[in-house]
Formats: sequence, structure tokens, C-alpha cells
Amino acid sequence: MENIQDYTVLFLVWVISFFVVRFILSKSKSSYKLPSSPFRLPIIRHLHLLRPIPHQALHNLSRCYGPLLYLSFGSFPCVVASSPETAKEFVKTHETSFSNRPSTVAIRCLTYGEADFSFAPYGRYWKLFMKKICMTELLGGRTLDHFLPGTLWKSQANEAVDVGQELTALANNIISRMTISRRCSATSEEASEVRTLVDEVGGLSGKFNFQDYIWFCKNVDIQGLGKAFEHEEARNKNCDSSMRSKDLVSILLDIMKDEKAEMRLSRESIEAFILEMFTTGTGTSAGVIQWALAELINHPDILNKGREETDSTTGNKRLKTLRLHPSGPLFTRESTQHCKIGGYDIPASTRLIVNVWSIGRDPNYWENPMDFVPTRFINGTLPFGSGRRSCPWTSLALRVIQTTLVGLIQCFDWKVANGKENSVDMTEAAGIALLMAQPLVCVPVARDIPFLTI
Ligand code: HEM
Repeated sequence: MENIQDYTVLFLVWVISFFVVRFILSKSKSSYKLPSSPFRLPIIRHLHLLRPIPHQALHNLSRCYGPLLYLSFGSFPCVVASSPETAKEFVKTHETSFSNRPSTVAIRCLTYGEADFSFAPYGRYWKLFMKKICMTELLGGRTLDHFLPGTLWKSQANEAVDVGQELTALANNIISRMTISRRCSATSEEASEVRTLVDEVGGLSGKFNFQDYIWFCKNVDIQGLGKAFEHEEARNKNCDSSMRSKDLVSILLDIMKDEKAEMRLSRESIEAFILEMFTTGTGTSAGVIQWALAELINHPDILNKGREETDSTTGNKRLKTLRLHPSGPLFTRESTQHCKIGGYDIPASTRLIVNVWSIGRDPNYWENPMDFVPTRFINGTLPFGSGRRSCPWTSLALRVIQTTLVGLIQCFDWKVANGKENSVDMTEAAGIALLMAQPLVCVPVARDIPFLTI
């Protein structure tokens, strides 16, 4: 009986102190001037506002509340930048405060505790290993050879192809040729194995997980995500041709011999690095090309106006303009210290979401912002981010996109197989990368071109 009384008193003390501490904390925070924020619900706060497609929902909110928005996703405070000026304030002016990225349970599992490139905290490991290896060994001085998309051969038989799948295989091959000098999607079986892995990793890292947002669920695997990771691990162990293959890992271990001792590199960090290159790189590059091709199929007038120009130094043809559908509609950072932006307080550990999709559709910049006008373009829309944590593959990715697109539109007429009147359904689906709600299935009809330089 005495015991029960003790526990009751303890419980009451706990409840009272909890509310007192909360009150004190909220008082100290209320002296902050925070950006405008919509009404929030208890516990989940603004999480429900992200539906059905997060970048579009945030875009609509920014039209009501302005380009700088303060939201709470469960336990996490977050600011959303939806105009070029606000985004630049964060990722240029206050770059040093926003050089980390927030991670999730899924990310920590996939990256062996942020041992990868994107999520490694800004510091020695990121600078000396991730950035350096990427810039010197993978991108430095090496050039992309000529390459041909798989669709070129398939088209001989006038077959319908799933353009997204073909582009994914192409992007995978480019990345694996650069890293291990061989294709990883040489056969259709291998290609589908790699594609499944990329899809699964993308799905797991993009999946909403209560553990990440609701503090009292932090240690409870409600959705069974832990099991999914065990399955993923087991599958990868049997998956020789994937990016987790032994030869790939040992080649990188070899390249990094010197740094290895200093940075205590582990096999895990190399795996995380490679896995990320394949998953991030494939989804983004294939996505941009697919959306651009879809836009061009829907706007044959633009195609017919001669969209190529000749490079004066190399004599090669290239696309003059191209509106990038940012294949990553949102990118994220996290603040390491309190700072003031646009007269507002942004406390330390606030997450930042830059809505690249929304910036490309800002009505203050673009007339008829939702229309496809190819002359409005890359600069100013931050598709590759900005500063030291911007996309390290930007120039290569642009080259791949341009070369592939020129090849696809100069060599073929595209007949939409699953659309009406040869038009593509441009409806977007939710995902980390910008996905099409309906796959783009087309018949590429080879054009009679005697000579082509791409
Ligand atoms: C069209 C293609 C691509 C687009 C639109 C794109 C976009 C982006 C964006 C927006 C960021 C975040 C930038 C920031 O925080 O400021 C990023 C980072 C990154 N991207 Fe890309 N990317 C593309 C292709 C690739 C490819 C092909 C690879 C690798 C094979 C890649 C690897 C990375 C990595 C590792 C980071 C993290 C860098 C860091 O945190 O320091 N990206 N990318």
C-alpha cells in the first residue's frame, strides 16, 4: 500500500515538473520572433498539412503565409523557404549555420549512422573523405565517354518502352562505369535487380515513420521498418551484381588506402557512399530527363522550332534551353546555431526545407508560373542547391541530361503508348524524387538522320 502511495507521489511530481519545465521553455521561446505559421494540432502539429504531395502542399501554404513559413512536424520545428531570396538567405548568407542535414531512422540504418556523403555532418570526415574522394577520384579529370541509351536498340522493333525504367538503367550504367569502369545493368535481369534495389532504398528512406516525428514513439518500431531493413540486408547479401558487390567495395577500399588509416574508414562507410551514389544519382538524373522528355512530347511546337545550338568550341549540338523539373522537389538542411533571417529568429536545430519546385513556380518571378515555357530556366531556381553542400555532380549531371535528351529527341519521334492523343499525363506522385503518377510508356520511332553529333 505504501508503495502505491510512493509511486503516486512520484508520478504527480513528474507530471507537475513536466508542465513547469514546458511552461518555462515556451516562455523563453515566445520571446522569439518566428516566421508566420498556420494553426497546429496537438502532437502531430503541422504534419497533416503535408498531404497529399508534400512539395505541392507546402507551395500552397506559402501562397497563403508567404515565402518563409514556420512549421512543426511532430516534435521538430522547421522553416520552409519558397522564394529565391529566402532560400539564398539560408544557403548562402547563413550557409555555415545550415551545413548539416537532418536525418531519420531509415537514413541512419541505410547509411550506417550517417557514414555517407549527403548526411555526414559537415566536418573533417565529410571534407577529407566524402568531398575529396568524390571530387578528385570520381569527378576530377575523368570525362564521360559517349554512351547510348537502351531505347536506341529497342526502337528497332517499334516496341513500347517504359522510358523511366530505361533511363534508370542508363543512369545506373553511367554511374557504375564512372566508378568501376563497367556497366551494372548490362543484362535485363541485372538491370531489374539494380532497379528494384534503387526503388526499395528510395521507398524505405522516403517512407513516413512515426519514430522520427513523435517523441514518445522514438524507440518503438510501430510500422515494422526495422524488419524491412533486415530483409533489405539479407537480400543485398545475395545480390552480387548490385552496387553492394564485393569487387566494387574492394576497388574503393584500394583507392582510399592512404586516407583509410587517417579517417578510420570502414567497409560500411564505403558501402554507404556507393549505395547513395546509385540511389540519389539514378533517381534524380533519370527523373529530370523523363520529365523534360514528357514536356517536349506535349509541346511539339517547341521541338519543331529547332531547339539545338552548336557549341562554338567543340562543334557539338546541345539543347539551348530546358526547364528542369527539379527531380528532388525539396532539399533539406538543419541549423547548428541560432540565427536571424529576414528579421525572424531561427533557433538552433531548426530544420530547413527549400522548396525548389515552388521556387520554379513563384508568381513574383514567372508570368503564368504553372505553364511550361522552356526559356525560363535553371539559374535562380536552385535545382542543385547552393554552397559547399550543393550537389557535387552538377556539371556532370547537366551534361548527361543534355546529351541524353538531345539523343532522344533528335533520333526519335515519340508515340505515347498509354496516353490520349499523344499527350503525356503530367500528374505528379509523392516521393523523394519527383515521380510521375503514370509511367511514361512510349514507342520511340527512329527518325531517318544520316549523321548526328551529340
Ligand atoms: C539532375 C540530377 C541531379 C539533381 C537535380 C540533384 C540535386 C541535388 C540537390 C538539390 C542536392 C542538395 C543540395 C544542397 O543541399 O544545397 C544534391 C546533393 C547531392 N547530390 Fe545531387 N542531384 C543530381 C544528380 C546527382 C548525381 C548523378 C549524384 C551522384 C551520382 C548526386 C549526388 C549528390 C550528393 C552525394 C549530394 C549531397 C552533397 C552533400 O551533402 O555535400 N546528385 N543534389
